[in-house]
Amino acid sequence: MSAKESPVTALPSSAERPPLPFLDLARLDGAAADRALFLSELRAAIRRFGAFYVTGHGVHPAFIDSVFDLSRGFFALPEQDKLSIEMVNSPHFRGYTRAGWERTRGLADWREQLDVGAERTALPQGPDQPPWVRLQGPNQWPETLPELRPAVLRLQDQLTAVSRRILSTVAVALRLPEDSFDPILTDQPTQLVKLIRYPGHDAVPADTAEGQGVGPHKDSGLLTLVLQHRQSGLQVETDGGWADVPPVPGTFVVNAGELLELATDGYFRAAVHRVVTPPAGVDRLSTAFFLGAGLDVRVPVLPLPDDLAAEARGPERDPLNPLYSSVGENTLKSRLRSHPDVASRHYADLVGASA
Ligand SMILES: O=C(O)CCC(=O)C(=O)O
Ligand SMILES: [Fe+2]
Repeated sequence: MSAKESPVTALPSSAERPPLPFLDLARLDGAAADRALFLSELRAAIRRFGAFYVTGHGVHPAFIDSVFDLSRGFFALPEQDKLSIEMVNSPHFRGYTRAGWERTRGLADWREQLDVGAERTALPQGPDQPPWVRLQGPNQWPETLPELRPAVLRLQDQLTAVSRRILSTVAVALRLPEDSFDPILTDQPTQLVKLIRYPGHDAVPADTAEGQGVGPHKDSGLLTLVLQHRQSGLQVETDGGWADVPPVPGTFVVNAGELLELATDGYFRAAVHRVVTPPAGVDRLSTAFFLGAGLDVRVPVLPLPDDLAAEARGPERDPLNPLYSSVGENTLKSRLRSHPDVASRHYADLVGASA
C-alpha cells in the first residue's frame, strides 16, 4: 500500500491558530503565580472544550517518530500477516481491525487499527463473574514485526505516566487533593494504545458514511492522549460547531473521557470528537492512548468545592449512550458497540449470536 503523506505542517500562524488552548506542563514547575494561572487555564479548557493541546509532556520526539515508523511498517505488512492477529480472535478486544469493520453510532469507520492493552493474564471467567472480566488478557502481536512489541509497551508506560500526571493536576485545578484519582485508577488501570491509519478518500468505498474516518463519539475512559502524525482530520465539537484540531509538532491532544464527566458530575463534559477522511492520495496516522480506571471500580462523584459543584450540570443523559459508573460496564459498552464481530463471537450471551 502506498504511504504518501503531506509535508509536516508548520506551527499554525496566529490567524489560523486552532481554538483549542495550548497548555505547557512545564509551567507546573515554574513560579507560584504562573502555576496558579496554569491551573485555572487548565480547568477552563476542559470545562469549555473537554480537550486541549499539551506540551512539556517529556516524551522524547525521536521516540514518538520511531513509533510512527513502526506503525507505518505494521500497516504496510501483507494483509495475511495483519489478519493473523485479527481482533475477532480475542475476547479481550486486542489485535488488528480492518478498515470498515469498526462502527461508531452504527456506521462503518474507515480506518484500520491495532489495539494493544495492558499485557496482563486473562481473569478467571464463570457464570458468577461479571462479563467485563473478559476484557483483561494478553495482546496479539505480529510475528513479522517483532520490534513493535517493546516499543508499544514502552509507549504505553510513558503515556500512562503522563496521563496520571495530568489527572493529578486536574485534581489540583479542582481544588482537590492531588491523589484524588488514585483510588479509582488502582494499580491496574485500564490502558489502551491504538495505532491507527486512515486511508485517503480515494480508497474508501462509495457506500461508506461520507468522510467518516471515525464517527462522532466520546471516549469511555478518564483521559485520552492523541498523538497525531502529519495529516489533519481530528475535529472537536464546540459551541461554534466542529473545530479542526490539526497536528502540531511536539504536542498531544488531550480529551476528557466519560469517566471524568461522571467523576465531576458533569462539571467537565467528555469531548465529542471525530476524524474526517483525508483527501484522495494521502492517508493519516495517529496513535491514541486511553487511560481508564480499574475495571472493578465504581466511579464516585468527587467532592467538588461548593462554587464548582454549583456549576456541575450532571452527566449528559443520552439514551443512545448511557454512562455507567461501573468502569467494567462502561468500558465493555463501548467495545461491544464498536466491534460487533468480537461481540457476536465472544459475547453472544450478552448481544445474541447474530453473525
Ligand atoms: O485518530 C484520532 O485522531 C482520534 C482517534 C479517536 O478519537 C479514537 O480512536 O477514539
Ligand atoms: Fe476518540
